[in-house]
Formats: sequence, structure tokens, C-alpha cells
Amino acid sequence: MKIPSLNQIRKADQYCIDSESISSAQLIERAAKGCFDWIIHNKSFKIRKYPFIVLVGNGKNGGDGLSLSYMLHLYGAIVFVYGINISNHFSNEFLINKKKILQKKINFKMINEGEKFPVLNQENYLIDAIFGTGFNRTMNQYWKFFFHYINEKKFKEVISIDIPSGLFMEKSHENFEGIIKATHTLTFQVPKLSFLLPNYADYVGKWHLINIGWKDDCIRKIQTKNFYIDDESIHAIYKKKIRKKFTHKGNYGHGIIIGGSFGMIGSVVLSATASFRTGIGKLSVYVPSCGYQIIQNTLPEAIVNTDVEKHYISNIVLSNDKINAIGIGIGMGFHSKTVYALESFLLKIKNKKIPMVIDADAINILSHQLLLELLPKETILTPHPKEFQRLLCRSWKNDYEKLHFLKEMSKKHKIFIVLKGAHSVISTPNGYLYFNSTGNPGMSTSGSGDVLTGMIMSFLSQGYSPKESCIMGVYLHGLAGDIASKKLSEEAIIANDIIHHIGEAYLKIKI
Ligand SMILES: NC(=O)C1=CN([C@@H]2O[C@H](COP(=O)(O)OP(=O)(O)OC[C@H]3O[C@@H](n4cnc5c(N)ncnc54)[C@H](O)[C@@H]3O)[C@@H](O)[C@H]2O)[C@@H](O)CC1
Ligand SMILES: Nc1ncnc2c1ncn2[C@@H]1O[C@H](COP(=O)(O)OP(=O)(O)O)[C@@H](O)[C@H]1O
Ligand SMILES: [K+]
Repeated sequence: MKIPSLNQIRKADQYCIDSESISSAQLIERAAKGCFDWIIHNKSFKIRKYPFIVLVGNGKNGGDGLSLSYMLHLYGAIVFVYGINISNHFSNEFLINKKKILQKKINFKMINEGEKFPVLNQENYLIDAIFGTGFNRTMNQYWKFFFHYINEKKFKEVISIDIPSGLFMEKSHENFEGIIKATHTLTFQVPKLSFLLPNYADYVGKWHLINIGWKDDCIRKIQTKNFYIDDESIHAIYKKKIRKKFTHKGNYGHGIIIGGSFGMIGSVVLSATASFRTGIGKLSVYVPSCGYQIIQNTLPEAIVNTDVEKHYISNIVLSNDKINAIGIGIGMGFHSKTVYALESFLLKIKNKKIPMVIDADAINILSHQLLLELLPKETILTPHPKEFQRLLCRSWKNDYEKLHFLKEMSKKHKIFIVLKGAHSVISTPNGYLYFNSTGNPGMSTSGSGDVLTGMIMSFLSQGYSPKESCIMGVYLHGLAGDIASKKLSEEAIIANDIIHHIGEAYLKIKI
């Protein structure tokens, strides 16, 4: 799914209005109806028990809020509407809908700058329709205090319409004063970039897409470099790879996982098992010799090659078989001979065009030894934020700067980077960003990154392109984690549970 810019959203709304010959107010009514339907179909809302306080700004977002108030009133809810008069300039959509609610004698009061704040009952639902995507500058102190006053209250739920008021949709904030803290954000048609960044998670709450009827031809015309990975993107990739009847294991590639050190062989077991569960044809592992027995016992399907050293890797030798993909770095440690072995290995394979994913300790070695230059084109790195910071040799001021650095590094070294976390983001050598939509905080557990590396390597080995492997990898990994956590709870899942649910995740994406 595309993540358009503000201008593109405005153009798409206008296209909708022009192509359907409707007015802007009618589109607003459709948007409000989407929010209304979401609320009435959400069983946790007790609509006739608790009243709604609706805060409406002067712009079109206020128009949404007023139209929604009208619908809630007709449905039988008690509604109190407050006009938050920040700019003194009223949009048509505001005026049209204000007239409608006054005709129905719905409670309405205007709040002007300098006035005493109204007393608001916390045993109510709050709907925030003060600012939408048109918020473009910081507010004065009076209104910041007002937003703070709202945030201090413990309303039953705080539902922001389109975007929490005061939040920029695609640029950073100097500080977090003057943003409404929503528990739910009902956003129109497409996700907004700021929803996918950790800095703003406490303000956005859970967000939900409300369809307002953008047409396919309009969506097709939007040119963006930011994407949200949804079921549709996955189906488009997966359907090209559905298995044919007469295929054999040779069709699904031979990959190798290189890693492990004394005490860390388990990480290789996780990665290798995940590789098999993701569908690789044949898998080798390369570990220090202390890992031999462990891997043979826990994963008899794998071919085990060992280093001459017992506790660490000192020299990486690939077997004579043709290797289709490499996953390297998990649990590998930092022994000086391992560092040297990694460097020589990268030099050796530089021109061999074997797709490769690099994770964990190998990423840290790359950072310390400044080895990024050695990476073959289209190599995949899978750092978590701390590892990415080490790679950069600097930190970032905010999430937008982090994304900027991410894109710059991918472009400079022509590599893919999977920056892990909630909404893991994949950055490509040509400056595109793909945000993952699956996964949950239960996956913040040791070894879940090792599982992801094994999965991405498996996709590479099966002939998916590096970009497709990253997309399929993060999505399926997150989906397996979601299925596991629904059965077991977020607290209880461990990396092995993610592996055990890859199968169910596959069944879910099958068309
Ligand atoms: N017909 C349409 O165009 C549709 C619009 N929609 C709604 O319209 C919203 C966008 O509407 P608008 O562009 O009117 O934007 P807003 O409703 O966010 O209002 C912005 C207004 O506030 C002013 N403003 C911005 N920052 C300010 C500040 N710090 N202090 C004082 N005033 C400030 C702006 O100058 C502008 O007049 C969307 O978020 C969405 O909710 C949706 O209903 C879909 C259809
Ligand atoms: N809060 C979260 N929401 C979604 N996914 C998460 C969350 N926390 C962690 N993950 C996922 O779990 C994995 C953790 O990887 P990593 O930090 O490398 O763990 P480890 O080093 O223990 O293997 C990543 O794929 C990440 O995206
Ligand atoms: K809002």
C-alpha cells in the first residue's frame, strides 16, 4: 500500500470529488460515516451509556467531527460539541455541518482563546477533530495548555479523526507539547508516515484505516517511495512462487548459515530451523566444531560443516556444492580470528554474486572494521536500532533523521537494510522504504532476530529477489509471531514459537 505525501492526499481527495461529481462536503460526510460505522460496530463502545465530547477545529477535520456528531446524535448518543476556535477562519465544510447540528439542537459551544477551559466529564468518550493533515505550524501557549488539559484527563477513549490533532504527518516535532494523545486514530484511506515511527506511538494509539473510496486509477497514479507492506503486496510476490507439481529440492536452493561460537550455537539452530520451515531445499551450516553434535542432534535435516577451531570461527570455507544464498553473523562473536575470517570471506566472495544476508555480530564487526565498502551489491543487512547506530557511527535526533540516514546508507553502498523493530523498515538501494505491518511486542525476545535472518536467507535461496526476500521475510516472521502470540500471549512466546507458526502463517497467505 502506498504512503502518499500531504500534497498527494489532497490531490487524491480532489480527484475523488471531481471524478464522482460530488462536493467536498459530501466526501467529508462519507469520511464521517466511515468513522461512525467503525464506532458503532466496535463492541467495546457503550454508545448509549457514555456521552461523546467532540472537539472540532475550524478546518475540514472539524467538518468531519461535526458530521460525525450529527450521525451519533441521530443514532441516539448524547453529544456535546465544542468548537475550538484557534484560527478564526472557518472552512465551508465546518460552516455547513455546524448549521446541520444547530438545526438538530445538538449541544454546541465555541471556545475562544483566553477563555476559561470548559469542565469536561472524564466518564465520556472524547472525539478529537481539531486539526487534521492541515496542521502546519506550532500553536500558541494558550492552546498548548488546552491540549495538555485534554491529555491529562482520563476519558473512556480518545478517538482522533484522521490524525491526532497537533501531529505533523510527515515531519518531526521539536518537542511533544501540543499533540492530542489518542487511544484510537481513525485515519482516511492510507497510513500516515508518522504513525509508523516509534517517536509518535504514544500519540497515535491504535490506528485503523477508514476507506473513503479513492478509486484504483487514482491510487495507481500516485508516485511515492514509501510503502506499507499489506496482504496485497505479499500476494503479488507469493503468487509468482507457488510450487509446481514436478519440482524437487534442487528448485528451492541450497543455502548456508555461517555463525555460532561457544555458548551461542543455539542461535544457529534457530536460524537454520527457520530456514527449513520457510521452505529451503537444502541447508548447510558452518559452525565452530563445538557445534557439530548440537546441530546434528537438533536439526538432522542440515548438513554440518565445521571450522578447525572448537570455540569460534577462524576461517570460512564453503563446500564445493553450489551455494545459492548465505546467511552470516548470528552468534558469531568477536574473536580476532573471526574478525579476520569475516573480512577474508567478504573479499573472497565479492564477485561471486551469491545473495547474502548479514546479521548480529557480523554487523558489529562491519561497523568496527569499516568494512561496508566490501559488501557485494544488494547485500542485505538486518540491524536492530543499536546495531544501526554502530554502523552509522552516530546517533539521530529523531525518527525522521533516522530514516534519512537509513536511505543514505542504502543508496551509498547499494545495499538493502532491514531496520528491525515494530514496523520494521526495509530501505532499498534506490531510496524506497517498505514498512512492515505484522508483528507484536511479544517478539522482543532473544533469538527472534536469528529466526528472521534464517527466513530471509531461505527466501533468497528459493530465488526470491533480495527486495522480495526482505518483504516476505519481515511480513511472514511478524505474522507467525502474531499467530503465536494470539495462542500463547505476547509474554510467553519465545523465538521457537515463531518458528513453529511459520507454517500457519504460510497457510494464511495462500490465495
Ligand atoms: N473533502 C476533503 O478535502 C476531505 C478532507 N478530509 C479531512 O480534512 C482534513 C484536512 O482539512 P484541512 O486542510 O482543512 O486541515 P485541518 O482541518 O487540519 O485545518 C487546518 C486549518 O488550521 C489552520 N492551522 C494549521 N495549523 C495551525 C496552528 N498551529 N494554529 C492555528 N491554525 C492552524 C490552517 O491554516 C487551516 O486553516 C483531513 O485531515 C481530513 O480530516 C477528509 O474528510 C476527507 C475529505
Ligand atoms: N515491539 C515489536 N513489535 C514487532 N516486532 C518486534 C517488536 N520487537 C521486536 N520485534 C521483532 O523481533 C525481532 C528482534 O530481533 P533482534 O533485536 O535482532 O533480536 P535477537 O538479537 O534477540 O535475535 C525483529 O525482527 C523485530 O522486528
Ligand atoms: K484530528
